Amino acid sequence: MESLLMTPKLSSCKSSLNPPQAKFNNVRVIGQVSSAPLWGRRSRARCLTLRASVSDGGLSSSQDGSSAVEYEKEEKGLILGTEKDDSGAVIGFHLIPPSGEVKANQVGESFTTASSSTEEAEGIKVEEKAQTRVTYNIVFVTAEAAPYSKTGGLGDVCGSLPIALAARGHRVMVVSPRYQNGTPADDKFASAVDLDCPIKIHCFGGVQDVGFFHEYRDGVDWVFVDHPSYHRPGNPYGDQYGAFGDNQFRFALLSHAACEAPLVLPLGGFNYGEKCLFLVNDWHASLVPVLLAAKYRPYGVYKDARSILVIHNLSHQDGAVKPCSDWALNKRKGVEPAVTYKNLGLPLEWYGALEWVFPTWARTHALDTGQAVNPLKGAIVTADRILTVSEGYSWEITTIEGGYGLHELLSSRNSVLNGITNGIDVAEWDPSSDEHIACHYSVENLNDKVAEPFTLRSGSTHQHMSLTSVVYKVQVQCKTALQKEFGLPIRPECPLIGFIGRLDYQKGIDLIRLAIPEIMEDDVQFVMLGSGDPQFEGWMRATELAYKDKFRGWVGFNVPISHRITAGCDILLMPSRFEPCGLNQLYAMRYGTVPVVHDTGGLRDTVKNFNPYAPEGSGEGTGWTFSPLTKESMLTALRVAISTYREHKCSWEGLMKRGMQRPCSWENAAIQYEQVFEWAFTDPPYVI
Ligand SMILES: Nc1ncnc2c1ncn2[C@@H]1O[C@H](COP(=O)(O)OP(=O)(O)O[C@H]2O[C@H](CO)[C@@H](O)[C@H](O)[C@H]2O)[C@@H](O)[C@H]1O
Repeated sequence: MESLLMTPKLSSCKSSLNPPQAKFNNVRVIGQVSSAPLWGRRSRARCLTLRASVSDGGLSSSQDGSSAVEYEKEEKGLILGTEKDDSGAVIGFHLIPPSGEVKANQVGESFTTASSSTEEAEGIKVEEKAQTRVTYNIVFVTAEAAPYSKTGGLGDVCGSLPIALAARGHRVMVVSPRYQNGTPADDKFASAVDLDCPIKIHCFGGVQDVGFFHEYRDGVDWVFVDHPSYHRPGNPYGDQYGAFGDNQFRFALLSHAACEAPLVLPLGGFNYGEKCLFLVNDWHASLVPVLLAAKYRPYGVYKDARSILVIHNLSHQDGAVKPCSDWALNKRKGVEPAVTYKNLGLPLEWYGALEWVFPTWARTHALDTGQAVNPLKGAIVTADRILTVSEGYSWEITTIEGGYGLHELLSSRNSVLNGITNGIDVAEWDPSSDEHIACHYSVENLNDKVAEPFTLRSGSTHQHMSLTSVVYKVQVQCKTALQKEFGLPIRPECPLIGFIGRLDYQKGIDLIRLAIPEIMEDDVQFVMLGSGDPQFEGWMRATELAYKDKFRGWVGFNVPISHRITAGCDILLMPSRFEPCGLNQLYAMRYGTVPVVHDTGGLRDTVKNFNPYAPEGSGEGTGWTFSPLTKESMLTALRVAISTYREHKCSWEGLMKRGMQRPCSWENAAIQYEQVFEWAFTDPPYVI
């Protein structure tokens, strides 16, 4: 394991294990800094969100749960934090962020507090909007960006967050490959024009000619790296025969090209220049911070640049289910034999930064030394800061269970590791205007319908509505249209459960398979959309035959159908084994579809468990979270959800409404990203 931590220069390089010094110059400590972590990462009650303005150093905070940290700005601009317990008593003072102990940029539910004005509901204070902010030249580097390319959540995020940041005044470029697979999907790149600015990249024992295409849309420079290796049938990572054998080459090329783009591309007449901020996403882009440190900075280039590694899914770099040095398994995860290091276009002395040694038990045979190169590991040791897509996941990856062998390394960088919960594209995912769904509705429609007569069951703490009322009407057209499309009996009153996602280990598909016979005993319908592991695809087809009137499985990747399932179902099931953030539960809540999810990672951070005993019988929460990850526990949660749907209509409507009103725009997240950008530039580059 020691070798994981070895990297050249690290001993001599300046570490940012402490918070940004400039911020601390303005901070006066009053009282004693609490030695215990102020935010128990396991406890949502102690989770807190901190937002800070760049311009004046002012901090504003909001709290979630019983523990609070308050910030006061004194006349001289000094800032201090006090922590209070449930009763409001002060139990400690501390700095934000306290050295190495506390996440200064926590993402909790504090942004989600419902309020009357739209702006407040979005968690953005008017005063904050009025402030002048520092803007940055931002370069996203990613293997996919919707709508141009998408196989999952990475594409969604890199298609939306750049637009949100551009809207906040930043200059934003997204660099991703120009995939051409010979299908109509190629047309998505049709508006991108050839910049006629070819470059030569030295790697893999030769010189590669690479071109750039460009489209300026929604305030963002979408830059597509063009090379023959991106032109082939299949998705960005593979085809029906598995992962492409040259993925290491294809994404090394992307990283090299992305480093050149700000220097050579005259976008809008001016290049981005050296003082830019690279946001590198997952392993595919992970060579970027290493290249900045090893290839550029020794020659005085990019001395003022910074890089932030954004981890969407740590398991994609490793053997995931079965960590082992089986190269066929690891190809699509970026981990390749050590001998390939020489191909990457990096100085030999930087080998240690990428060096990865599989533990003995994970090696395939006695002579296997387990030596490999792992770009994601390289980014973890060289990036200026590290972000994950939810706060819960930022803790999970520092544990042995969630770290996939990188937990010690990630823990060693804990002081620069933060989590920011993803937002969603609220224009694309809007039930009041979604072009893919049968009828349009919104929370306002629901309010109108609430005006209809409803009955209260005497002696009950819950309000119960007549069966002819709200719930069956809302979404009912979407629901019956979905039943029709999938060939299910059209039964508006029957609970309809949905699943959307990759059919693999992460998504807990094996648990659904295990539980289906018992789920099908109930009077429910179940629809699934997904592709991935062929054994699960086959299982979906077989299950459809076994439960003709109750179960439908759509094998494939189909965005319009994913919208229709999201709108038409009553319940969305997500038994993910781990989930860095998860987007489908966010889409579901926005569409009034109630999520039932495993209590993990971003699912835990975003779905609030239903509490029917909330004050005044009003109920609270937006869905159900279950734990542990067992069939029994999942079935229990599902059954409670189903019976609530059937018997407690008013509670159900409350769940729908709270989910639909939950703030989820990217602007919320963008504000928190800006805080991390500020911290990244406050310290010198991590590896000079
Ligand atoms: N068969 C199908 N047809 C149509 N659409 C389909 C589909 N299968 C999946 N999708 C869509 O792909 C996206 C999947 O996003 P997720 O966040 O659930 O998972 P993913 O694991 O890919 O992303 C990783 O990155 C994201 C982004 O950071 C994290 O939220 C997540 O936890 C992490 O695992 C959603 O937009 C979903 O609707």
